[in-house]
Amino acid sequence: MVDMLNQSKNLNQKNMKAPQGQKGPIFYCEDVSVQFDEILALKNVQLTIERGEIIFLTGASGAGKTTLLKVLSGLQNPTSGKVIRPDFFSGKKNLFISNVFQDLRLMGKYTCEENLQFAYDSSIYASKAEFNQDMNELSRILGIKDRLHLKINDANGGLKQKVAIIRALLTRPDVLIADEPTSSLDIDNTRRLFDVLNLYNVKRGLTVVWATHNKDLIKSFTGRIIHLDNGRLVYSGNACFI
Ligand SMILES: Nc1ncnc2c1ncn2[C@@H]1O[C@H](COP(=O)(O)OP(=O)(O)OP(=O)(O)O)[C@@H](O)[C@H]1O
Repeated sequence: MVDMLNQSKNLNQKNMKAPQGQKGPIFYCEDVSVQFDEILALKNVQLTIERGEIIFLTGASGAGKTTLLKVLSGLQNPTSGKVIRPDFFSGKKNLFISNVFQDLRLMGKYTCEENLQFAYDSSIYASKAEFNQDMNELSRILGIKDRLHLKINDANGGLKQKVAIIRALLTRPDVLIADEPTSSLDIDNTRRLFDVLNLYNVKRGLTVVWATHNKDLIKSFTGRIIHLDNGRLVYSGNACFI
């Protein structure tokens, strides 16, 4: 995993591809609107996301980022329009989406390691040893191995965010949907985390949709940015044009 991480750091996002045989759209949003009482949180959003893409979702506070992430995850129904996830209907394999929302949904009375262990699924891993290897490797790469014994209630915001992301990756999802997952991390830690997501993108074809306000991260990103303004999707394209 470490060698792959080093390789992935040097990869240009434009050249990243999902593994062969795993291409094609993973989400279509057709004219999606979401209304909360008098607030129109999303307005006629048209969007296609391809399998294996890494996308940053940007926009001011209240622009509709969380609402769009929830719509993609199936946690929020559109008021009008529809979201199509072709893999749900392929009959071959269900699409597995893992979410990291701002509240992180960790269990405070349990340690960081215990929270990670809850991600173990014997139908995904050949053995518990293989799961533990992944858990230890991710914890080491993200610099939290010596703090795994801490209770979540005693952990700082950065540690909690790392645990939440590692837990999401340990479920080996097809798609990671993350809402401001690095708001408590400095730029070095944020880049390290981004390197790990690149690794999973290259290694497992992970699709990532990541809402962020982090301008430093966006500056060095050459993949696709989706920008929302007041519920409207106003830009979808290369970061350098925004
Ligand atoms: N459950 C809800 N009930 C009522 N209004 C809501 C609800 N969820 C979101 N909104 C409103 O919809 C709009 C978009 O909210 P959303 O949380 O999607 O924005 P955001 O871009 O994620 O903001 P932030 O960056 O602050 O998290 C806001 O005006 C918000 O107040």
